[in-house]
Amino acid sequence: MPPVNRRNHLLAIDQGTTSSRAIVFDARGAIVASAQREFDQFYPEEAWVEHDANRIWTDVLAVCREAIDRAGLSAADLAACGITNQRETTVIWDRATGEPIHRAIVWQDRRTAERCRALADDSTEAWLQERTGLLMDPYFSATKIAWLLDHVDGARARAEAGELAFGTIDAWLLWHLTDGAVHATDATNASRTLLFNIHDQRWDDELLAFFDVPAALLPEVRDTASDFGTISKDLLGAEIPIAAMVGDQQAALVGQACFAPGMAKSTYGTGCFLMLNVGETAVLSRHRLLTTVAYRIGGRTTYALEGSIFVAGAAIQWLRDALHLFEKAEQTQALAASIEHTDGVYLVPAFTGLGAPYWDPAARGAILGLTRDTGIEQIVRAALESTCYQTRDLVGAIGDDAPGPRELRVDGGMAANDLVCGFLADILQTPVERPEIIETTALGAAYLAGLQVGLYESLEAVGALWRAERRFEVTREAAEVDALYDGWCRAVARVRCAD
Ligand SMILES: Nc1ncnc2c1ncn2[C@@H]1O[C@H](COP(=O)(O)OP(=O)(O)O)[C@@H](O)[C@H]1O
Ligand SMILES: O=P(O)(O)OC[C@H](O)CO
Repeated sequence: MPPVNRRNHLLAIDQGTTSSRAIVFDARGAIVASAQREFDQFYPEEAWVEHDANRIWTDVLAVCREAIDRAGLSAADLAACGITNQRETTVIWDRATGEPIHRAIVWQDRRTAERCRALADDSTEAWLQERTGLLMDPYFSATKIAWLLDHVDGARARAEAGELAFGTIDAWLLWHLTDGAVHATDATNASRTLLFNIHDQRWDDELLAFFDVPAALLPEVRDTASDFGTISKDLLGAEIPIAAMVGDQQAALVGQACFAPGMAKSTYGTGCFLMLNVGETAVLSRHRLLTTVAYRIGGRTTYALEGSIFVAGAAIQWLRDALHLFEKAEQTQALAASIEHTDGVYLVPAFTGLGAPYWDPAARGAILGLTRDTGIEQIVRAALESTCYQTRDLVGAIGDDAPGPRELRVDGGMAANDLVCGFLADILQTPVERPEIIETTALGAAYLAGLQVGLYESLEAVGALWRAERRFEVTREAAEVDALYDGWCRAVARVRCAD
């Protein structure tokens, strides 16, 4: 056997909403070792969500050390590091001390909903969509930044004087990993702020003025795969080049090797994020889906359309934790497979309203079509199927904006469920592929870092590494699944509040 080239390993930092992880990959994209830490969520008021940015930083450092240790490697063996992160979450810190001025405001936080309503009208929404690809919504960073500047004593004056720095989590980690030497972000993360013009790829002065955000706060925006500096020697024992930063859903698109227009991935965790590569021209949605930067490499930008479902795996958690129908999420597959169909039962998991393409925040969930024969199996199956029906809603909306996918690559915890993947293929009338490496987010960050330092020649070379663990073919006729989907549409109509 040829000797293992120790210098060919890659470190991926995957900083998510509930946990921070580090994974060491070999050059073929196989996992060598990993480490993970969960951290506290803070809910200071109804619909507010905060994170302790310092805790995120110390956890990230700890999991990097653990993962490298478990891999039996030292930092000197790592060719590069890639960072992927929960997007939109907003941190502002003091440039002199590196201390945050407040806890991070998380992407889920709705405290600026009123502010967004006050700023929004039809022409503003159209203007924002045209420049940023996004919608006026508290989800994105701009109104979170303004909130911090207006609610932390003296922050606005200090920001204008250049004393403070803003970053999404990627930039916050980069600052600390480089000992305060680099204040930068990448184009995917910048494209989630509402301050970034996705066409000319720069911070937009008119957007900054509109949201009242001083330019002095902002990081430099670099390519997704580029030189972001090096991890300071003091931290891990040797310098490691930081060669990629990328938002987590975009990282999954890369980890799933969706590099050609028309390729799509869907990540099924608590919620679901579907992303379609649309190529090098931004496509604006007619269904209020998001247009976002998929990646920027060598100065060339690839765009994506993105749609999200608020509740996917969360419906399974609800059946488990609130209704106590089973103990483990994995049991749902056997329960659902023990019957052929739900007998007309539909579960619409609109616990927090309906997202794309309905956009009905006041809608609430329902289980419809109950009879005396309905049991746990029908309800569980209906919950699993609801994720597939919602995906068809999204694919239908996306298909109206751009050519839809010929197959769908899936990942995330719920994609482990064969029944979900099979039903999804039938409902979409499109084959569904599940990859061998399910950690697509971290893998995408590692691939981009490897590309930047020359471990891979091109995206095509990365694409050649992608392998399906299983492909789910379409097994039912369109007419049969259309009838099922019609039933779903009627169920959704019953719970909707908005027209
Ligand atoms: N075999 C399964 N069948 C159905 N749902 C599952 C299965 N395994 C996990 N889940 C669901 O997937 C979610 C966890 O996926 P994960 O990707 O870890 O989510 P997140 O990153 O959002 O925390 C949970 O909501 C869980 O209920
Ligand atoms: O951390 P996750 O996986 O829940 O992803 C969060 C998204 O990036 C929010 O836009």
